[in-house]
Amino acid sequence: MNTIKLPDYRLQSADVKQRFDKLKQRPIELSVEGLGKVFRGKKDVESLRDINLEVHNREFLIVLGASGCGKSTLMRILAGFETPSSGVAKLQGNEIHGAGPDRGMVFQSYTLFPWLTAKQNVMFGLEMTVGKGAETESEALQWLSFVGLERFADSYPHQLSGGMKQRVAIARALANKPRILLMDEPFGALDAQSRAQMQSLLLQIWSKVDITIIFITHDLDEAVYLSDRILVLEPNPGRIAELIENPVARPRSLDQFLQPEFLAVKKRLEKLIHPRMDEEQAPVFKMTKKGDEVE
Ligand SMILES: Nc1ncnc2c1ncn2[C@@H]1O[C@H](COP(=O)(O)OP(=O)(O)OP(=O)(O)O)[C@@H](O)[C@H]1O
Repeated sequence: MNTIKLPDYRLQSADVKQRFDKLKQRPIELSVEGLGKVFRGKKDVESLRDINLEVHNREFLIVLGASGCGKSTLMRILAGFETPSSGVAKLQGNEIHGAGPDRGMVFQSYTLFPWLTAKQNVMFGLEMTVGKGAETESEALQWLSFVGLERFADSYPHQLSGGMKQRVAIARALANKPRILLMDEPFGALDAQSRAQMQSLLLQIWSKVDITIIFITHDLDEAVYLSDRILVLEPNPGRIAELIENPVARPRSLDQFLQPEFLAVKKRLEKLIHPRMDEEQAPVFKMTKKGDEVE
């Protein structure tokens, strides 16, 4: 069988190298130093070990890894919902202690208040930081129009599709003008078409707002399509396996999915996340009868 020879994902053209040199010269928005997390219990679980990372201003960082490698634990520490067992996480040089308006969050499960309209959901956060009033309402409407949902301002979450709910969640998170958007599998529950639309919309939003994004996904195409860099974690305990500088050019488009650079990064991710099971170790249960025409 003929297979296409892909370029080495580590070989950077002068353009790509320049792009990442520039990225790394930008101010550091978030830093993680020697971060570890052990959940104490009957049996201790070491969820993260010695994570070191610097995320730069306006970077789009994807976090990827097999189930249980500590992606959500890392995100919860950055959000301030968990405290690390060792090491430190800093936002603009200040140690993270608890949640704060400098971090916006969007999760996979729709977290809108079902008894509030789309507009009221966006206003909710604003009322806590800015206060109630006509200004708050007009600002909420601006954010809804920014994500293309002005017409649905008075709709309740149950009247919106999954993609629309996530657009409201993004508008609500951005309305508080955070420094960082933390997204934990935000499109994981969407059908393939809505997911693709949301990915493109997120890239458009990111190009217009001064925001750094940290985004967890299991989807390799999504990782390559969205990222500047991809942090790959490995499990037991959760450690950094590799930090990949994505060579695929920006602006991104769906045509790039079949480009050699795109496929090369995807192939590398596949290798890191699903190491080929040694055939001898692979469990084989024969469920067919003798004479069945199966391979
Ligand atoms: N509150 C907790 N108490 C005990 N163990 C926990 C807790 N939260 C997470 N863990 C354990 O820490 C490890 C990492 O979990 P985490 O949810 O961060 O992984 P993940 O990479 O996000 O997984 P998935 O992709 O399945 O969501 C797992 O072994 C998990 O069981």
